[in-house]
Amino acid sequence: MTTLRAEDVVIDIPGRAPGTPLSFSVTPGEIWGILGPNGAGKTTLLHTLSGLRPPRSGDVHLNQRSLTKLRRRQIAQQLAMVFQERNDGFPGTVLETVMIGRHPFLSPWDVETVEDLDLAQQALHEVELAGMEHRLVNTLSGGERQRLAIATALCQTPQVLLADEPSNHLDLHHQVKVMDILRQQAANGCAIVLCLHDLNLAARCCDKLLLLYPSGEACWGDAATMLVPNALEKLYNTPLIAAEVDGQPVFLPRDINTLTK
Ligand SMILES: Nc1ncnc2c1ncn2[C@@H]1O[C@H](COP(=O)(O)OP(=O)(O)OP(=O)(O)O)[C@@H](O)[C@H]1O
Repeated sequence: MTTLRAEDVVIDIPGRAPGTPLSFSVTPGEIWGILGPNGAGKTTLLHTLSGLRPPRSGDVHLNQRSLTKLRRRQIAQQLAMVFQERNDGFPGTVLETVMIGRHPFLSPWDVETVEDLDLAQQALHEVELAGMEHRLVNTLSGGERQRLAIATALCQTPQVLLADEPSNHLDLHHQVKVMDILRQQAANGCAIVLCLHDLNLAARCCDKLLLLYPSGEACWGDAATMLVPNALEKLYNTPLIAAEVDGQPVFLPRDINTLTK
């Protein structure tokens, strides 16, 4: 079981004041959501938490060890990342791509074992891509490509899973499916951090939320205490309608209603 800990982290966005230093722990079984408008720094924060980008100041720890003291391979044996953008310049097949999740566990000249293949097929099955193993990645639809990225992260059997807008390109069925998969991962002890634009998914899926403002200010805490309409309206600079459906908070932008009248 691995805990991801940010200690006084200031993300490095050129030209921006430091804002609020971020100190929090994502413990096994927790799902954190990062909310904020375009350009607030959500992706930069996620990349900083994964060690792909150094913080301006502060430190990130996996359990008790600073990411700066770990080799990339050691990090990848514990932490998986689903990127917002992906580069398929030299596209492989679906199976070759999902198998990338096993690379941190293989030596350079090792070939994948039957167990690796089983993990890959299980991950493809979970995201409903079974049967597409031999398709070239550049023939997939946007939603299929997104599900393959999630399957690749699952195939990595991560203790910590970071995902940048995991519901991107997904239809409603697959949004629910992916959120169920993430909840199941959390139930199995994974520590999860998601960047999300969908407040309603955040309300249903996340235990903790971090609100990141373009100024660099931030606040975080239990999801129920962070989903306050006033705070969210300030965050997105947009008036909201808040309601409760089936005991869950639901948010809609108020301006859409104004336009239809
Ligand atoms: N290398 C860079 N040089 C200058 N500015 C950068 C650089 N990288 C990122 N930025 C800026 O940092 C800010 C934060 O970017 P980031 O991608 O983290 O935002 P985000 O909250 O994920 O946005 P979105 O919701 O649009 O995905 C943006 O204004 C971006 O233009």
